Formats: sequence, C-alpha cells, structure tokens
Amino acid sequence: MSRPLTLALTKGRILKETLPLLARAGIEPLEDVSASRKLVFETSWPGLQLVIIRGTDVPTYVRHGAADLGVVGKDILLEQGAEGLYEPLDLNIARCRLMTAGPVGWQSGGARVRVATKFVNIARRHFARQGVHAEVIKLYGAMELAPMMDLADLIVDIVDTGNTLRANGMEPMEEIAAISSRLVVNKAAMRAQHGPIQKVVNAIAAAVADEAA
Ligand SMILES: Nc1ncnc2c1ncn2[C@@H]1O[C@H](COP(=O)(O)OP(=O)(O)OP(=O)(O)O)[C@@H](O)[C@H]1O
Ligand SMILES: O=P(O)(O)OC[C@H]1O[C@H](OP(=O)(O)OP(=O)(O)O)[C@H](O)[C@@H]1O
Repeated sequence: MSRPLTLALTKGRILKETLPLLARAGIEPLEDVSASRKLVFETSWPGLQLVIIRGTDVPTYVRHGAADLGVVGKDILLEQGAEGLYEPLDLNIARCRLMTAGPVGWQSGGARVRVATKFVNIARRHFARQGVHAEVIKLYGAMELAPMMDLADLIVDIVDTGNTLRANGMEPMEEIAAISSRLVVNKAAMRAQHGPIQKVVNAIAAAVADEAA
C-alpha cells in the first residue's frame, strides 16, 4: 500500500483556525485532536493524514518530503526561506503584522541599534536595507521585555491588536510584512503525486474562497 499523503499543521493559535477551514474542505480528523497526546491523525479524506507540530518545524518536514503539504505562518517562511516549497494558497487565517517596535517616544541616538527578536534573518535584512547597523539578539519569546531590561533598543515581533506592546510601554514603528498562514507543498511531491495533491489544494482553495465570499 502506498504511503498516505501527509499534511503538517502548526499547533496552537493557527490550528484553532485551520481545523474549521479544513472541515469546510471535507478534511476532518477522525478523533478530537485537542483531547489527544497523539501527533498523527487519520482523516475523513481518504489517503490523507495530519501531523500536528510546531510552526518552526513545518517547513522542515515539508522541505524534506516527510510531509507532502503544510500549514504555516508567512513569518516563518520569510525567516527560514521557502526553498523546496511551493506556496499555492494564502489561507487568510492568523492574520497579523510583522513590525519593528520600540519604547514609546524612542529616538535613535547613534549609528547602531540593538534589536531583540526571534526573527533574526528578517530583522537583519530589514535594517540592512535601510543602511542601519543592527546588532540582532536572538530571543525565543517575550521580546517586549528586552527594551525594558535594556537588553535591546528595539524589537521585531508579531503585532495584532497592539495590546502586548501597549501593556509594556511600547509602540509599533514600521511594518515589515503582512502575515497570514499559507499552504505549502513539497515541490518533488507535487510532481510525483500531482493528482491527489492538487485535489487537496483545490478543496482547501474552495473553502478559503467560500469564507471570503
Ligand atoms: N497575535 C497574533 N495574532 C495572529 N496571528 C499570530 C499572532 N501571533 C502569532 N501569530 C501567527 O501564529 C503563528 C504561531 O504563533 P504562536 O504564538 O501560536 O506560536 P509561538 O508561541 O510563536 O510558537 P512556538 O509554540 O513554536 O514557540 C505565528 O507564526 C504567526 O504566523
Ligand atoms: O498585538 P497583540 O494582539 O498583543 O499580539 C501580539 C503578540 O502575540 C504573539 O504572542 P503570543 O500571544 O502568541 O505569545 P508568545 O509570546 O508565547 O508567542 C506575539 O509574539 C506578540 O507578543
């Protein structure tokens, strides 16, 4: 028997919005994923299984062909690069903005700026384009703390409502990119299994279009 098609989903916030979208496309896990410690789930779509993993790992699984398709935030694709991946669909979920932000009223005091972020590649590119010399400091979360503790001058982070920035005495500055979740497909799998993969992509595309209508 051939291996089932595998769709890798980002757990957490994106998963909550992905499951209803997939259900409208006719793809439903056969058990309650939130009530399970399992990582692999059969679905109502014949020959398609889900794996549920961290967003930062989704491109790795899909790039290596360990998963054929994936759902992941554009922020992660911009940070990691999209080599080996097609990005056929904007799913229009988990929408937010990737921004620079700083303490309210912050003004540059010199030629160098210290920037805390988990998006180090995006931050380096952004400041390099502006000709600003940035020392980029890698963090794994709670970026808003870094300026308060004088670890950094600015941050590069996700902004949605702006509540997290406001609660920590910061304000948004420049928008780097508009973010939403994307469907990605392994390029080699798209050639080798074009028919079955295209059917899945079409069903999800129709569900996205329904939602927008
Ligand atoms: N406030 C937000 N509003 C809308 N979308 C968001 C927001 N924050 C993050 N996202 C999107 O959701 C994705 C996952 O974010 P989430 O905060 O759930 O995970 P994380 O804590 O950053 O990841 P991990 O659990 O892997 O460390 C991000 O890559 C981004 O695309
Ligand atoms: O503008 P807002 O609506 O406040 O959203 C922005 C916040 O959302 C994300 O954090 P999340 O809530 O996922 O927590 P995390 O630090 O665990 O990633 C992001 O890192 C910001 O801190």
